[in-house]
Amino acid sequence: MASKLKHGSSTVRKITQLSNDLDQEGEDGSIATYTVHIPLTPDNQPMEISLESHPQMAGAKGSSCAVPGCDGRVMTDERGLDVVPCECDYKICRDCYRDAVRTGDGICPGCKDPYKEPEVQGGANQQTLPLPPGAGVSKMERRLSLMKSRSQNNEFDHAQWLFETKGSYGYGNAMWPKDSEPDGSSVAGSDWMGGDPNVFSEKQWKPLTRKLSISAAVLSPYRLIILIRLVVLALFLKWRIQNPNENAVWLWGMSVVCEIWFGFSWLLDQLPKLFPINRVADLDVLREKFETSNPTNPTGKSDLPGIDMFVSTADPEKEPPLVTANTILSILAADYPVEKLSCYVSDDGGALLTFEAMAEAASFANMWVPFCRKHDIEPRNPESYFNLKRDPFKNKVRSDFVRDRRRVKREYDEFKVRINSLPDSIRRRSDAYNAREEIKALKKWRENGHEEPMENLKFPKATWMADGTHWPGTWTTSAPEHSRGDHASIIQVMLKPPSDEPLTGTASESNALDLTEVDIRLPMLVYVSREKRPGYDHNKKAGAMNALVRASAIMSNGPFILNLDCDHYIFNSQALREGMCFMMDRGGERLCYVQFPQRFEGIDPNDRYANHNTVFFDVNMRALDGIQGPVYVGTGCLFRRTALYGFDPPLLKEETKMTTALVPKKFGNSSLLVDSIKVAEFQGLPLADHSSIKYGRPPGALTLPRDPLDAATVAEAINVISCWYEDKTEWGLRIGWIYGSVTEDVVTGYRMHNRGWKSVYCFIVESLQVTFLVYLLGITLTLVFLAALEIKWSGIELEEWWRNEQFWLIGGTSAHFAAVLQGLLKVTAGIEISFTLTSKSGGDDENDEYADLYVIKWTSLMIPPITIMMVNLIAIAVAVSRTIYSEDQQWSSLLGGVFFSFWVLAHLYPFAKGLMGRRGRTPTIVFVWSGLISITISLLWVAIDPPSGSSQIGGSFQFP
Ligand SMILES: O=c1ccn([C@@H]2O[C@H](COP(=O)(O)OP(=O)(O)O[C@H]3O[C@H](CO)[C@@H](O)[C@H](O)[C@H]3O)[C@@H](O)[C@H]2O)c(=O)[nH]1
Ligand SMILES: [Mn+2]
Repeated sequence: MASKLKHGSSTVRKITQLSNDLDQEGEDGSIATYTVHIPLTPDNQPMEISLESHPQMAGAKGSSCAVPGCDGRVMTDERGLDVVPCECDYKICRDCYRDAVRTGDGICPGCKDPYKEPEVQGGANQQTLPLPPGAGVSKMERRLSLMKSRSQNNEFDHAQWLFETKGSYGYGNAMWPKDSEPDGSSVAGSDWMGGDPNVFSEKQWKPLTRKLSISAAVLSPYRLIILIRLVVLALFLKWRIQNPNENAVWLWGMSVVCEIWFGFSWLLDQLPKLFPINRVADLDVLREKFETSNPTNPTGKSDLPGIDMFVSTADPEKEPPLVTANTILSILAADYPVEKLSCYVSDDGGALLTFEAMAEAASFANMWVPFCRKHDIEPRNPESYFNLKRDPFKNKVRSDFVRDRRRVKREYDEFKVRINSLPDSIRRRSDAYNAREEIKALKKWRENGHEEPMENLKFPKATWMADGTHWPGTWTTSAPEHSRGDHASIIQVMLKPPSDEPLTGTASESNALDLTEVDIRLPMLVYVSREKRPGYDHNKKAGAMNALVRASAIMSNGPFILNLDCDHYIFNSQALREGMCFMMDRGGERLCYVQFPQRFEGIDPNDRYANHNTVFFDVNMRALDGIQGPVYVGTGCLFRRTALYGFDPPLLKEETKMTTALVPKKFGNSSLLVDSIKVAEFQGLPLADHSSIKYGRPPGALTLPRDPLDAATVAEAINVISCWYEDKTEWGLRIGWIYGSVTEDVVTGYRMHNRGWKSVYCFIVESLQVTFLVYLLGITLTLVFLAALEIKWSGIELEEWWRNEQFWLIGGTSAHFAAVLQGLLKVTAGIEISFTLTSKSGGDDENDEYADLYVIKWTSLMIPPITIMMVNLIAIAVAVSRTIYSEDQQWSSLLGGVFFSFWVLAHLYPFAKGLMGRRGRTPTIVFVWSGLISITISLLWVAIDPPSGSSQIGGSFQFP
């Protein structure tokens, strides 16, 4: 969406900033005692990424602390090896060690001798730490699954695959039991309702959502004023056209064109605003209907449908893994039945760095998620939570909150250090392995009787995983089959599917939080990197999303899908439930998606560049909601799976039936995928708890546990993310995210609307605040009325409104204009527009958090607004001097012209200020260039219109 500026980079900016702060708080010793940095040497075989023990993780359990009364885990290095800080071999956990160093004057609780200086950073030190024989050394079973494309290797060898991965995917819930799987007829029909048809019909039907209409007292005058403005605009245009300026016809022609353009774009902007609407979701009713025991669901087990969460990331350089990890954590901690939630990360970079960062996130989630559940933490993105400016202890009642928070904060800081050290540790590990390989090969060479050095043999600079195998994805130094555009499919289940029943923690877990009353299960977490090969178009984000749609259909088949860019996170843990209220409400079966609003962090508080986009998200989107529904903005959107599959809404069922015969051809050759479609459709229907509901499913149908996730299922998921899978199918054409557009989001949503689906904007009304304003601007009184009314029904602030108007003009003359040109180019001449990934990593400017937002990047898009500014400035100067020297001094007409020029300039003010730079880093080019233009225009002006009569061009760019 063109209207979303910069939010990505800014969010991250904040995070980078804070991780720098960390370095300064070392005095409390928390950083000094990290034990994760011990470098790897060829002799010390690395084992695995250190993972905390959790029933859903296959991490090796470490030995426990010998301090009486403590059963924490012994400190480990990054390979999972125990680290024992004293020569007496006394096993101690990190916390007790820290206590001993800090409060026990550095005396070992075992031998009572002082500890030696802990040089955990040094490589040599490793040898002096006695390692208990065999402790934690067992290789973690590797659950990495990879497969080469069929197009490369003729047939997929299942046994080979299982061998390679030693694949055990444990227990799980990929497929729903056959008996809850209706056949085609029962989905559309209602035979299952026959069993118990009237159980609910007696009851008063309770809606899950309500519409709050905006009072007619506000809306009617608003509409009236739009009408008046429209009439005035028409009259003005008529006058403009009928009164050409004979002296400067080209200028007159230009202003006619511009005014018509602005008038038209204003009209387009107003039309959807005629029917604004607010909605509220009732979470209590949702709980009552789906999670309270009743005759059809005696245990009260959650009857909500599953949700598959997608996160896309493409480049760990531009999109720091810490940001992605935070997004993942906010998803894992969301308030939704754990066994119904699955999280898929798409890594288009195929980077080991992202992979290991996700493993770290999975590990940290063991503590973070139960902590959030225990203390009702909001937001559930740790970086944002720990940076909240408000009092963290407000409304917290549990006595152990302070202790728990401190503990989790420390753990999070360590987590950040681990994430930040990953690039380095991967590099050192790989160097060591590569050196070892080289030595081995040389040795062999010599043994084979060669004396001369082997010059012809080249060693690939491989990237190595922690368990001593080649990383199947992209290598740091790219090699054939290991580069960004050429690597195998990878699927890794980082967190196995959780058990069906709640699992509470213990008081004495190593992570020290008392979790006796807390469900410690975590949603399934899957790392996915789709196969890439030269010669295949990967279709960027849309392609990545479609790969996830297929893989998730096979692995968990959630009837709903929520996608997030890696730099967006769930701000309100109840959001998924709110979205579900809309989907499960009466008529919800016709909704293709629920779009959530975006809030932006890390943009400067004055919002000089209108980055908050409040007007777009809070006004336009809500207004569209009153028509067919808001547009899909690319992220933060809860989809119905079948709408993504290109089906029509249920009311147009006949057509759908007709087309299902062709399904395999459209969806590709995976029969598991094709079979999953019907299941997803059925499970996505609202509850038929009232006889008036035509398309619904019986209550209690989704309370059964799911089948385990087995190796064959995962193998099939790998099959469907290969790059040839979409050949001769309708993926990207009619199915899934649509290909071929830079703004795949708008197209994807629009296609659904076209089929008759509706969408909903999930806007939380409590956050609305109505502002009254006193705002006078002379002759543009109608405009003010209009603005006031708009502000009133939307609840935004005057300031935001004004920013939006400013950026409407700036955007209209630069980006929007260029977009129209580019679109025309593509349609008429077939010239493609390139897509560049927005960088999300911040600059290194420590003094100014927002500095990188104001670094001026020269683009040709700046030419039109600069021209307009210069023209208006010059026009004012010229007009004033002419009026002074002319015979018929038309002061009133001058005033009008100057006023309009100022009005335009006021709109361009933030742009001009941006050009100036914040610290005088003014690009000289702007000035040289604009100087030249000014001179040319002045000369032209005098040539065309010699001094006599009045002049007025300011109005040319006025906004209607
Ligand atoms: O080959 C690619 C390219 C991008 N992405 C991901 O797509 C997302 C969006 O890319 P970004 O560079 O951040 O684009 P923006 O301009 O910031 O994104 C806005 O505009 C896009 C296109 O309209 C929408 O898809 C996004 O949701 C919306 O936030 C990010 O998560 C990327 O990791 C991929 O997965 N694969
Ligand atoms: Mn983005």
